Amino acid sequence: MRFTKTEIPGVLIVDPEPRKDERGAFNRAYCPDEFAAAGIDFTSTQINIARSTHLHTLRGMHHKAPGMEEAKFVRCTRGAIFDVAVDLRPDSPTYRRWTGVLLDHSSMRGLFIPEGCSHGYLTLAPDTDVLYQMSRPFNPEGDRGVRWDDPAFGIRWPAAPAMINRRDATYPDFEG
Ligand SMILES: Cc1cn([C@H]2C[C@H](O)[C@@H](COP(=O)(O)OP(=O)(O)O[C@H]3O[C@@H](C)C(=O)[C@@H](O)[C@H]3O)O2)c(=O)[nH]c1=O
Repeated sequence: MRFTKTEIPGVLIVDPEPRKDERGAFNRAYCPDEFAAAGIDFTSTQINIARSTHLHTLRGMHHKAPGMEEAKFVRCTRGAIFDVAVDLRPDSPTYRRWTGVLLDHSSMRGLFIPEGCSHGYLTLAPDTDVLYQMSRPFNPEGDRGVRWDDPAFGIRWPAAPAMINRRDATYPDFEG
């Protein structure tokens, strides 16, 4: 696995290193030893798969309440997404800045998002599957969110959402 830094400290692009032969290719989807060797403190617990039916479905931006933060490792296993992390760590040099990465099933590229960042994505194809590993089991009590179009962040999405749920569309303006 190859780890590449983004402009947000701790948000990393993770590319597979395929071993190709006449049958196709073999890739590691996740390896705790390689994560540890790259200096990433991440142990996977729950693994989720979200299926989005419609083109330009937006999910996010989601994070957890202070003290309940979680890290996640995201991959698109069918279709394509524009995957976004917003830095909500007040002591970070990139506080309130965002980064966006194209993830699709053919590249098998992943994005690692550390604790303290908000995460969301826009699907770029119908019938898109997103598989992500979490550092903590599901606990909805800590759920928090910021709005995809909040001017505090100015995220440049490749398209406006055609499908978004009420919760995600109505988070109040960020105050931080
Ligand atoms: C996230 C999650 C949801 N659920 C349930 C709750 C609800 O009934 C249904 C759908 O949940 P949500 O609407 O929160 O799903 P979704 O909007 O897809 O939530 C996800 O969005 C992306 C952007 C993330 O970063 C994830 O961490 C997660 O917050 O699934 C679980 O049972 N376990 C889980 O781990």
